Amino acid sequence: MNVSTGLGDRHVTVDSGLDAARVDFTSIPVVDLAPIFSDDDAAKQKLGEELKDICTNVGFLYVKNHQVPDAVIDAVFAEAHAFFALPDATKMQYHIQNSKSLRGYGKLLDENVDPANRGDLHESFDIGLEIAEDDPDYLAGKFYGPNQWPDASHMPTFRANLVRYYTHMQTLSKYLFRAFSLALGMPETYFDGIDKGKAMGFMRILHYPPQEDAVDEKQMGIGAHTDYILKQDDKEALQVLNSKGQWIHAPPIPGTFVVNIADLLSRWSNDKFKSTMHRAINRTGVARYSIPFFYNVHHDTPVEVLPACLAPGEKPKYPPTTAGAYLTSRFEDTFAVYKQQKTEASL
Ligand SMILES: O=C(O)CCC(=O)C(=O)O
Ligand SMILES: [Fe+2]
Repeated sequence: MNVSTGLGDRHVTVDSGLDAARVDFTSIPVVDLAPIFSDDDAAKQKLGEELKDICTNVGFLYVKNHQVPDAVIDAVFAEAHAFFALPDATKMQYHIQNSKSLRGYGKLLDENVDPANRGDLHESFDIGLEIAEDDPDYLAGKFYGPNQWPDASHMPTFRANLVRYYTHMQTLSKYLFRAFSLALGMPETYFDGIDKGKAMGFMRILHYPPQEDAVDEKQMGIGAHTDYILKQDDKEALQVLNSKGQWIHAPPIPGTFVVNIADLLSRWSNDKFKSTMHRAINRTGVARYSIPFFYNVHHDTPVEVLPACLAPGEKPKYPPTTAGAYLTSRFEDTFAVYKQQKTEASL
């Protein structure tokens, strides 16, 4: 099949419909992040080498010893259960249609990450950095904005719990980027401060209703795409495409996050680091929840291939872009609501 991503069309061979190969899932490696939080330079270098190997060959990993307390994660899952159980009319008060930067509630099928599909079978609620209505970057149409928050009368702790998780993810991302810098042969702090305190990153809570009988290849929890740091609940649904074109299960492993290299690192590294295709299909018979976090940098950050990633004489595969231009093009492809808003704004 042909799969479109922000990196262009790719042809992938997928043999058996929606099934993922039952290969040993340890083929998606688990990495111990402890060294990057320590002062042990030798252990950090070793971690960088391990990551280099994984990023080059797999592009997908689990991380453990990430320093995010279980209580922070559990609180967000509890909020997700409560929020998605609200009446549809209440959730629709916070619909992404009300936001210029996709903050808020997305109902089933609002999103379609794989253009070959017919809409994704999940509900979502998205937040980003809290940016004021009169912020010049927001007024200039950059991917910033105020969040929409459910009324405290029905969701009293939602905001505080999501913001706390978001803050932990920003910190974890900073340390992950330190490890990725070492893996790319750059100084450890190369990416420090790249978001200039105004990161476009966002987090979501997702609810996948069970998808059993009427499962077809054009409709699933989330279609094939690339992008993060993901916390799954205990229900298996995530699948990852390996280099042989086989879908491999990525089951939940307690105490870990799933990390995908994502497209910007792939571009920075001239594709030496792989942004790996994945999808989710909930066939467990019960609801599944997950919490993706998409680290991002400042809207205006230039994104061009890092010199350290080019061999002598090697040409960059991608023209320079900015993080903002890249992100908004991805969202226009994925969210009909966003594309419509952008089209109306340019008329
Ligand atoms: O819920 C999952 O397991 C995958 C979510 C995902 O890939 C995404 O939100 O980009
Ligand atoms: Fe994803």
